[in-house]
Order: sequence, then structure tokens, then C-alpha cells
Amino acid sequence: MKLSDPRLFRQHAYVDGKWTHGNGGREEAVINPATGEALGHIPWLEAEQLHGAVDAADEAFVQWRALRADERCERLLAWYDLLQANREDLATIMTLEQGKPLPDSRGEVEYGASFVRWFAEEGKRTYGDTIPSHIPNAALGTLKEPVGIAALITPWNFPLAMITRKAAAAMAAGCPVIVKPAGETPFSALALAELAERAGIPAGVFNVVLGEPAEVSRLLCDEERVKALSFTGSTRVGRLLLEQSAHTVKRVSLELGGNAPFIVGPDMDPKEAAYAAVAAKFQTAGQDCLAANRILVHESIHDDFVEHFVERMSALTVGNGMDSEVDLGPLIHGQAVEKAASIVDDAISRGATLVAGDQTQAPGPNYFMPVLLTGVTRNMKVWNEENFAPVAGVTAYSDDDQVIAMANDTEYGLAAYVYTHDIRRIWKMLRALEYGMVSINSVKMTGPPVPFGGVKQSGLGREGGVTGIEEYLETKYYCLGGLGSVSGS
Ligand SMILES: NC(=O)c1ccc[n+]([C@@H]2O[C@H](COP(=O)([O-])OP(=O)(O)OC[C@H]3O[C@@H](n4cnc5c(N)ncnc54)[C@H](O)[C@@H]3O)[C@@H](O)[C@H]2O)c1
Ligand SMILES: N[C@@H](CC=O)C(=O)O
Repeated sequence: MKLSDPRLFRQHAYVDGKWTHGNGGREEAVINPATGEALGHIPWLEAEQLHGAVDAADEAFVQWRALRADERCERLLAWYDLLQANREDLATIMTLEQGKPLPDSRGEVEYGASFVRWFAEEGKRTYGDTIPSHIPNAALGTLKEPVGIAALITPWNFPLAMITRKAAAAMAAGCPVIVKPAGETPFSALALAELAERAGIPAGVFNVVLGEPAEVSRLLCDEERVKALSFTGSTRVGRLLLEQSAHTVKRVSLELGGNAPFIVGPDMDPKEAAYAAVAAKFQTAGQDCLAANRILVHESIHDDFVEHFVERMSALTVGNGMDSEVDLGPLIHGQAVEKAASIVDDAISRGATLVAGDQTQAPGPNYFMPVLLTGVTRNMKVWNEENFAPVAGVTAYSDDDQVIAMANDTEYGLAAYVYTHDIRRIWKMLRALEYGMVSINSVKMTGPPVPFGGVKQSGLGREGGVTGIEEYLETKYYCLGGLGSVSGS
């Protein structure tokens, strides 16, 4: 791997400010999905080492929470500056381990860093309240206090931003964090740790543990001293972790799967809408919780829309994300390719039409060529499951009530897209769609000021924005009595 600063490529866990081997000698190879070659190896930590990470965080909590908010802000801003200064190396690491095209990785580093800056500032604004007293001679109010150690478990599709969106909020609130990144993409997390150390984040405040996923997660859920669990990943694992966190009654935040509808109104220019739908579907080769999976197009413009969609989709270049002309990288591994193929086969066997997507053109074993299916119906996996692949399904509809019912016909409720210029239709959809986020006439919807999150089985809580830091804060109420006549409201 060619980096300007080779020390950013770390192959150890990072606990209590130290780079750590696994005591049991277990390790795992990390594979570059574009080539199938091993990029490096990571150790799997043993249970006593994981408890050691909790000990370290527990100790670090005392001093970290005692810093003034502006002192924590300075350290987080130093981290932000280092992320920006090392953007190119961080993007290279990300593309090699995740597969996404280099410009997308640069974009994710920028996106991930933006959460650090946002929460560095937001930490200075965690205000409590003054409550008009109903008790004679007393003053009432609230204080905001850090909840304690936060365990952060993150996925492979956004290996850096899904960490910083959690870690920066927790750290700004005064909480130390223990990050468990996905085994497929640990090196971005470890580079973050290297830069956190250089930024002067004290030992034990930002830890990265590695190991067998179910083992590590179970131990962190069982640990009484871990007070908050923030998970981004599949709904299946999210449910499991929610259950495992119950007996220690943790604060749990879940950012889970999505199955976004993309609604195109009859008033839309079919070309404009089709180009937007391609952009909303194929980011990160469709491995995005916001991917526009179910494209619902008014019957009056359906055929024109499909024509423009195919034209735009066919112009996408699939290949190794390190090559400058590539738009879509590989999928994360062979299982993801098998799942994509089975979803397409299922749809065709149930009557969908394969309009485009020839898998014989795939440049390697982990690649999946973009697919467009039309005539998608609710009995197909491509409708019901989050496909997490470059597979787009189009369905025609005839009126607004029908399309709202179609859009809500899923267990997921993360994000929905609506394309129309009719203000009454916009308002109706905005109110009726059962989603945590609705984006109208815009593919881009995320960023640091945004309360990101879903309803139904897409999650609990919100990340980012003014709400994001609340996930890591307790509200302590006080009643200060015996004040005599100076109390009152
Ligand atoms: N809502 C959001 O903000 C958001 C953002 C990104 C990704 N996602 C979702 O993440 C999913 C894709 O990511 P993924 O495949 O890494 O998800 P995943 O659930 O398989 O893994 C997520 C994390 O959980 C760990 N894990 C896996 N199996 C586990 C188990 N049995 N017990 C405990 N931990 C386990 C993994 O190692 C990883 O760190 C998609 O569903 C996607 O929609 C959601
Ligand atoms: N694209 C999402 C991550 C989902 O996979 C984001 O912006 O947070």
C-alpha cells in the first residue's frame, strides 16, 4: 500500500493508547475486495483484553469528563485538522479495504471529518434547563452529564464516517468510546486511532477493539460499565444487540437497514428524475442504507423514465476503485454477489423483466454489474429485502394514495425520496410516508446538522445534529431547597 505516511496503516488493536496484539494469537486477514488479495492482518483480542479496554475507558472517563467543554473541543478540532491533512492517505486505505472509488472515499473522509468539527463545537452547547419552581423556597433545574463509556459497533460500507458520527458526539459529551469496526474494514478505524493519538486525545478515550464479532459485541453488551451502545448495521444484528443490552439496561441507539422508495410524480421530467434515481441507487455500488431500492414511477412517464435510466446506468464504469475512471467498485465479498444474483433470479422467476445488467461483463469475482428490473411487485425479494447491491427495481403506479401505500409497504423506515414539483403532493407525501427522513427533489440529504435515523425496524434514536449528542448525555434534575425568599420564579 502506497501512503505518504505509512504509519497510518496499523495492524494492531488500539487500547489505552497502546497498539495491541491478541493474547491468544488469533488473527484474521483483511481482503481487498477488488483483487481478492490480503491487504494485511488484524488480531482478535481475548476476553481479558476486552475487559482491559473497558478498564482503560473507565479510568479515562474520570479525567475526560472533568475537562471543560472548550478543552475537549480543542482536542477534537486538532483531530479534525489531522483528518483533513491526511485525507488522501485515509481515502486510499478506505478504497483498498472497502472497494469504493477513490473520489467517493475522499468524499467520505470529508463527510466523516465534518462530524468531528460539528460535535467539537456542539459539545460547548449542551445546556441544561431552569424550571419554574412549584416547590416553595426551591430552585429547580437540570444538568447535562456524560452517560459514561460508549461502545460503538460499526459496518463496513462507510468505514470512517459511521465511526466519527458516533465517536465525535460521545467524546464531545465527555464519554470515552470503545469502537468495534467491521472485520472487513478495520484499517480506517485504526488510522482514526493513530490520528486521535497525535491530536492529543488522552489514552483510553478512543479505543479500537478487534475480534470475533459476536464474541466482542456480547462482552460489551454484558459489561455493566458500558452505559451506551450505538450500533450501525443490519436490522438482524441490531435486534440481537438490543436484546443482549436489556439486562444491563443500556442506552441503545440503532442505525439499521433501509429499503428506500423513490417516488416520481407525473409532473416530473422523466430524464431529470431518472438521472437522480441512478445517483440515489448506485452510490457505493448500492451498498448504502439510503440506496433508492424501490423506484415507483407514475404510469404516464414510466416508459420514458426507464429509457433514460438505462441510458444513464449503462454509462457507469465498473472496476477497481483505484482506477480513476471507475464509478462502481466491487461488492464487499463473494456472499454479497451471490445474494444480489439470487435477488435478481427471484424477481425474474416471479415475473419481473430484466431490462439491463449482463453479469458476464463483470470484471472479476466480487463485481456485480448494475441491474434494472421492471414490473417489480410486492411478492419479490427485491421489494421486501434490502438488496445492498446495484440492483434497481421499478414499479409503475397510478395515483398518490396507491404510491404512498406501496412506499410504506416494508418493515423498514429509514429514508424516502420524492420527486415532484406539486406542493400539495409534496406535503401529502411528507406527512404520509412512514420514514425518519424524507428527501424531496434532492439526492443528497445527509450531513452533520441533520438528525439521521429511521423509524419502524430501521432503528432507534438519531445521529448528527443537535439530537446526536443527546444520545450520550443524561439529564440530571436538581431541586435546590431551603433558599428562602430568593427562590420564586
Ligand atoms: N442506518 C444507518 O445509518 C446505516 C448506515 C450504514 C449501514 N447501515 C446498515 O448496515 C448494514 C450493512 O452493514 P454490515 O453488513 O456491516 O452489517 P452487520 O449487521 O452484518 O454488521 C455490523 C457490525 O456488527 C458486527 N456483527 C456482525 N454480526 C454480529 C453478531 N452476530 N453479533 C454482534 N455483532 C455482529 C459486524 O462485525 C459489524 O461490526 C445494512 O443493513 C445497512 O443498511 C445502516
Ligand atoms: N449513506 C449513509 C450511510 C448508510 O449506509 C450516510 O450518509 O450516513
